[in-house]
Amino acid sequence: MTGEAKGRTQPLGRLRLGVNIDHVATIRNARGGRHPEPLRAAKAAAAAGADGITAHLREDRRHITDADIEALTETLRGLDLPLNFEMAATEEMQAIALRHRPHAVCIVPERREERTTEGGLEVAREENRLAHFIAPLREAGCRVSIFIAADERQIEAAARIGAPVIELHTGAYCERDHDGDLAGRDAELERLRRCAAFAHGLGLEVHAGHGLTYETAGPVAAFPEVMELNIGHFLVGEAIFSGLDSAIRRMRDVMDRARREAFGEGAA
Ligand SMILES: CC(=O)[C@@H](O)[C@H](O)COP(=O)(O)O
Ligand SMILES: NCC(=O)COP(=O)(O)O
Repeated sequence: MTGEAKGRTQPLGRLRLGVNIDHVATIRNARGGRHPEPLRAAKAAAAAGADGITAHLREDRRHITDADIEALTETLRGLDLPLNFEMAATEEMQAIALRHRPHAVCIVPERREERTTEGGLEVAREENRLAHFIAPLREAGCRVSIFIAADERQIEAAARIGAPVIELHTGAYCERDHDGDLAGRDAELERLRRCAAFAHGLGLEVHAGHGLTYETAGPVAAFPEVMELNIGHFLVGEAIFSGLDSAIRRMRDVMDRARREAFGEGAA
């Protein structure tokens, strides 16, 4: 489907790649040592062309730790590389974010028993609390995004609480691709496409992420409204075989090729 078919002839701008380094920390923590170091991965990602670094400080610190956030905050500013700090909507995380004042914060749901981020934030269920929660983060100059499922009701709620950005959870789309459920995959992709356009129509900046691979990132990159993809687990896995630099550069090429095919040579 070309940009014309979506009602837009051109994408909104250059599509950014945020590299999530959570699972570099997963490998490090497996032995309780200091190798591999997430900060080193962030620097390598920057050298490979990443537009930003994403790190999720979970309440249980299963991967990224407070010390990682400390080191990333200090170093990335010097590299002029934005840090997208993913966090749950808790007082503890709000205090940490206000202390570090990262370029961006992304509010994500968390359950200690989950293996990975399973769903999107239920914004519609707690609008008043979340509106008050994000206000000081925005006043501190952080770009606030809300990690939500592709659901118009959640998108409208995110706009109502004053979030300027949403990040669409691409996990359901990616899982169906992984499972070979191509009809289900295509239905989830259409849902994502519809929600990206809907969110843009409400004035929200649109990001997407979770589970994206070389195969699944391209169709999402072709959505004209999407401005940023956050990708981590797959890139860290691929780095085992081809190296982190190569994996990031290949993902960047996948994204740029998808944009060129959708919108013409000048679109990447
Ligand atoms: C919010 C999101 O989709 C990712 O940042 C994800 O949280 C990666 O970390 P986990 O694999 O621990 O969920
Ligand atoms: N918010 C999504 C993200 O940061 C990366 O998710 P994943 O690629 O590690 O699944």
